Amino acid sequence: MGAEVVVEGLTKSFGRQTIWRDVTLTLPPGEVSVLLGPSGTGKSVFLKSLIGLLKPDRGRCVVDGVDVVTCSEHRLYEVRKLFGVLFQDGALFGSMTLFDNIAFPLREHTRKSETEIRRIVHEKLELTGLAGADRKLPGEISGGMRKRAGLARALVLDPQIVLVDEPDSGLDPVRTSYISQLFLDVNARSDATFLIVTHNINLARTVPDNLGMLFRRELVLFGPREVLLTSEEPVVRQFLNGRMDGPIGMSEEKDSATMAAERAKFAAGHHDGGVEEVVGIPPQMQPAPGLPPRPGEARRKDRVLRLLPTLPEAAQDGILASLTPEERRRYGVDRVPGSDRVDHGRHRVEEVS
Ligand SMILES: Nc1ncnc2c1ncn2[C@@H]1O[C@H](COP(=O)(O)OP(=O)(O)OP(=O)(O)O)[C@@H](O)[C@H]1O
Repeated sequence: MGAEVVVEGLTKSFGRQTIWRDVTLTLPPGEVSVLLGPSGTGKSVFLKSLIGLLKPDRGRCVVDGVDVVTCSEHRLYEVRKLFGVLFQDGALFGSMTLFDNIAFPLREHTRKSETEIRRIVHEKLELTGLAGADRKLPGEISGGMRKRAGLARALVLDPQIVLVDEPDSGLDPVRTSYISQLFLDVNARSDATFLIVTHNINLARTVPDNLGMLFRRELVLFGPREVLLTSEEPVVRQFLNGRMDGPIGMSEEKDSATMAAERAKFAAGHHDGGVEEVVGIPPQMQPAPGLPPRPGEARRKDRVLRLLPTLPEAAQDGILASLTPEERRRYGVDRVPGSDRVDHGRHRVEEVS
């Protein structure tokens, strides 16, 4: 099972610029989480803080029992081996073939023989659909292939935690779906904990178990996907719908006067950029046929059902609607008052699927 990451009261500034403060969240082991947020809200800084590449000013970030904020360099070096990181551009060495790029962490961090290294690299090339491309240089392949090569390299040490920074940047929507599928397939096979940072709404709605959002230097929300997807928070609605109408402006946020002036413009008929209202909870993507079910998904179901009474009503509806009749019996939710809400939720899920 992947490692748990517990973040408590994490705060990061550069000089006098606070990037985010008091961020508290837990990445449940083996589950897939997505962090959304407008450009510049510090999502990449957050990822770098989790692996100790940046030092937060305050708070804790406990990975497999070790606080990476305060631990020694030696401990940090060991903890980093638990992570596989897919950076935005794949971060491949331009002068090395894909084979050598993917072999790099094995040669750097293990004492494996070249025969063993060759076996592992070819396995990861196969997994990411790059079989036969091992002799190519990064400059000779497409952006999508570079991403997959970056993922192959991120997976080569069989990480317990996989961090992914904007997997969709530079990719068309179809390739973005393929790489999303790959994340879920890898998660099903490895049970690693995933955190994906993205702006891609399609990915955010269909891939993760948990969803969070950074805005105005704070974590607006983090929890089961159903909470954010049914949230009425203006910033969440605006972001999911890609509209200019709302608190997010050109340079992250607007003051109330600007917001009021813009609201009048949109009310008078000016196009706000949104096309249609994005509502409801679409079904979650599943591992490819033939792969085992995701253990993280099963654990999440137990976890979320325990949390159910503490969640907003709309999120409860969505969760209940996703259960089969057998699961409803098993979790005893037939006895939850307001069973009419269950039917309502089911109707909505079907509506958007
Ligand atoms: N090493 C650094 N030194 C100083 N400021 C930095 C450093 N790294 C990031 N920043 C600042 O932190 C802020 C957040 O940057 P970050 O790249 O994390 O945002 P992001 O949410 O990932 O944005 P995007 O979605 O556009 O990639 C920016 O204002 C950036 O200039």
